[in-house]
Amino acid sequence: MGNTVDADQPPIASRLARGQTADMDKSELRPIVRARRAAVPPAVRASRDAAILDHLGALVTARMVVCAFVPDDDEAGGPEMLARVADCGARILLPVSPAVGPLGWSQYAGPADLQSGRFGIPVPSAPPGGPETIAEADLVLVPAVAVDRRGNRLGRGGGYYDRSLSLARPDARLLALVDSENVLDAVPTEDHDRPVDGVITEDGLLDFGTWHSAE
Ligand SMILES: Nc1nc2c(c(=O)[nH]1)N(C=O)[C@@H](CNc1ccc(C(=O)N[C@@H](CCC(=O)O)C(=O)O)cc1)CN2
Ligand SMILES: Nc1ncnc2c1ncn2[C@@H]1O[C@H](COP(=O)(O)OP(=O)(O)OP(=O)(O)O)[C@@H](O)[C@H]1O
Repeated sequence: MGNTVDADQPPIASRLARGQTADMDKSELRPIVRARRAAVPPAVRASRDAAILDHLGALVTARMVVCAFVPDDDEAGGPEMLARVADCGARILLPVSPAVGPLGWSQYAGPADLQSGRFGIPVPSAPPGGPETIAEADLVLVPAVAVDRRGNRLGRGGGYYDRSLSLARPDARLLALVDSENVLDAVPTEDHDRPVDGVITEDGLLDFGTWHSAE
């Protein structure tokens, strides 16, 4: 029941602190982790984002097609993320959310070309390619609220990436971006979740060893 307090369960915040998060509902965990990120002072956030972008920049090459996203204030990576990936010379695809189902993808053509899309998320002006466009990607940067040490990810709750990542090539590298404090021991999973191959935090790349390039 929504408002019933279960005497056997410690409060959510202390379960989070103790890593007892595997059996929590995603909808229970999501707002707590998001509030924690929102409480980080802007200057600290900016320095974490700068470190994350340095680690990301070291991985991206001009030959890559990168599925990226436009981070908002709540999300690791920060406002310079697309510029950094573009500076590496990669071709960038951005997600376009339909009402339901997998994401469409449009090519990024610079900040001036972005317009407000569903949920107020910026999208390129060109009409998106279909969900299968994600198969062009060598690297998929996946937004996440939290990730666990097996690569399970907690997103914003639209189920968009869950439905989209199954269409990525098997040799595409899937990397989430989160602050290190949001790498948890466990996040709740469902059968349809495709784990990421690694996570970039301000401390560097945490690689789960699951990615195998086609070369
Ligand atoms: N920057 C960014 N772009 C992205 C995503 C993302 O997570 N980050 N997406 C990743 O999929 C897609 C958009 N997904 C979204 C999913 C849910 C909500 C949303 O408004 N959720 C409600 C809470 C829903 C719930 O808790 O049940 C909210 O935030 O109030 C917004 C966008 C595509 N683009
Ligand atoms: N492939 C799928 N097939 C059917 N239902 C799905 C699929 N993926 C997700 N869902 C459903 O969509 C809803 C949201 O999923 P979930 O909470 O995992 O989203 P999320 O991964 O946090 O969000 P996002 O991927 O948008 O960042 C859930 O009810 C989930 O069961």
